[in-house]
Amino acid sequence: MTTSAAPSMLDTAPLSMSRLSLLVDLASLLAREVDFDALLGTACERLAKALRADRATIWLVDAERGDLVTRVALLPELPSLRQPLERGIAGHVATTGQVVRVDDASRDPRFDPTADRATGYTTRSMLVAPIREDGAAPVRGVVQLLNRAGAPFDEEDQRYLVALATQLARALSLTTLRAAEGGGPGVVLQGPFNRIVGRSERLAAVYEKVQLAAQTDATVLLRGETGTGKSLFARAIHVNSRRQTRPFVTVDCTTLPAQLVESELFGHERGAFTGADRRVPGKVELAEGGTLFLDELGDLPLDIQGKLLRFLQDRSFERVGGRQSLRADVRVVCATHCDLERAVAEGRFRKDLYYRARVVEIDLPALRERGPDDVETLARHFADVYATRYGRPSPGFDPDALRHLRAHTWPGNVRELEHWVESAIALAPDGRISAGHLPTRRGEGAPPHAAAAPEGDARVALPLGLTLDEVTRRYVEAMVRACEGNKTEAAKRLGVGRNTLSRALRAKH
Ligand SMILES: Nc1ncnc2c1ncn2[C@@H]1O[C@H](COP(=O)(O)OP(=O)(O)OP(=O)(O)O)[C@@H](O)[C@H]1O
Repeated sequence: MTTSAAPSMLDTAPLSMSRLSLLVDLASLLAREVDFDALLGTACERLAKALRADRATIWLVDAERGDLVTRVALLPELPSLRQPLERGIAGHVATTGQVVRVDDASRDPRFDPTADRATGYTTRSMLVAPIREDGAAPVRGVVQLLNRAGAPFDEEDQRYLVALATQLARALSLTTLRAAEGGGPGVVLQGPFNRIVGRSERLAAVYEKVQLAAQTDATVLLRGETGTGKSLFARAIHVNSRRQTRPFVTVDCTTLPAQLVESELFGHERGAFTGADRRVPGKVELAEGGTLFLDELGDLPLDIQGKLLRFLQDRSFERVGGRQSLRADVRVVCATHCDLERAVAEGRFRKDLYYRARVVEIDLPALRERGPDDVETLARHFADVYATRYGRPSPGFDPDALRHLRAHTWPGNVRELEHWVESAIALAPDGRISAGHLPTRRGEGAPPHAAAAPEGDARVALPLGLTLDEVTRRYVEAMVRACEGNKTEAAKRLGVGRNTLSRALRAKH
């Protein structure tokens, strides 16, 4: 939370001077690329002073969790606050994008007294503005002023705050971009991209496309090997778009049996098939106003491809067993790991759907193409994440561990790296990761923690003469058995996603 108390003495300088100096200050702070928290802190402090408010607070939208969170805790009473997006006047401003000016909060039904109760503070007048670059841009957060000295906030205060909130929104976008490029101070709490790590050139090109695509409703096709972050970027597109406060709904085309895909996507009417005892809405309906993420598009059965094409063309569809043509306002993002051109050439994928899906095409680089520096940055990032999660001290890597990480070729990409680091953190109580905590390369013996692995000493006997698909299938089956049928665990131990695992299990005999 960035909350600031105004100076106790009434500001004697003309209001317009301090207002002007605040804008100038903000501009120069931005130019100097200061720490984002410092920027918000200063903005709050000066804002409170310029508008004679007793308090100023900045809330940011955490689109992934669907709530509002305060940025830096300067308020002495509370460390930080998080609240549902729809609660209170701040929530109202965040969801509607409208400025709210209130003379007496206790008489406004939208006012939520929870924070006042917790702090013993009494809110009277309020002025709350959305942080957004313009009327069409997504709301990034809200800036809230409380208890103006002398009289409630007026029209001029409101105009001024709106102008300032626009500047803050620009600062937020800029800082986000810098953080995404790895050049910034690692900022933007829950903001777009703050969970995406990597500063290689290959990734910078991806960030740029994601940013641009997010500003439109164009259908996006994300391509990349397993574990390269397709789901992560799909979500990044959603949380950076104007649809960010609406649902993000995923349909996994691989894990669904073919006969269920259609009803999963478009829903079904009562009596559509045996067991359909009630009408069930499909994922397109559930995603209304938001984004539908179609994972592993290449696995969509051919007979459903035509229906998806129609939906992409005019957003219309029918429920299974229904005759009524329905519509949904949904943005579609697709992902695939497979070679769609080949699938088209082999008649497994409709050419027209292929062109419809790839209006914007984003290729995610394999981790080995991103270079060892990105590997190291990601490793440090995951080490911090898992050290916090497992209550380990501040983590670090020995030089031999780093060498090992930097030299590996990462067939399972970022997911594989994440699992390696998670496991190393679990095995290193002092947070110090050495090469001994990492899996050894194939042929160099078992990883140090293999003894604790569920499969113990299990072996798979594979006769020569099998196809590679068959070898993979048998190996994966053995791992699933060793994990007592737990496919998520098996996928994790194999360093692949569940999708890849399901595909391997379905490989032809
Ligand atoms: N650049 C990144 N920064 C931080 N984490 C990342 C990055 N890329 C991927 N990850 C993490 O790696 C894991 C795998 O990513 P994700 O599930 O998005 O991959 P995917 O390409 O969709 O995989 P699959 O095709 O197997 O479904 C996730 O935990 C994700 O958060």
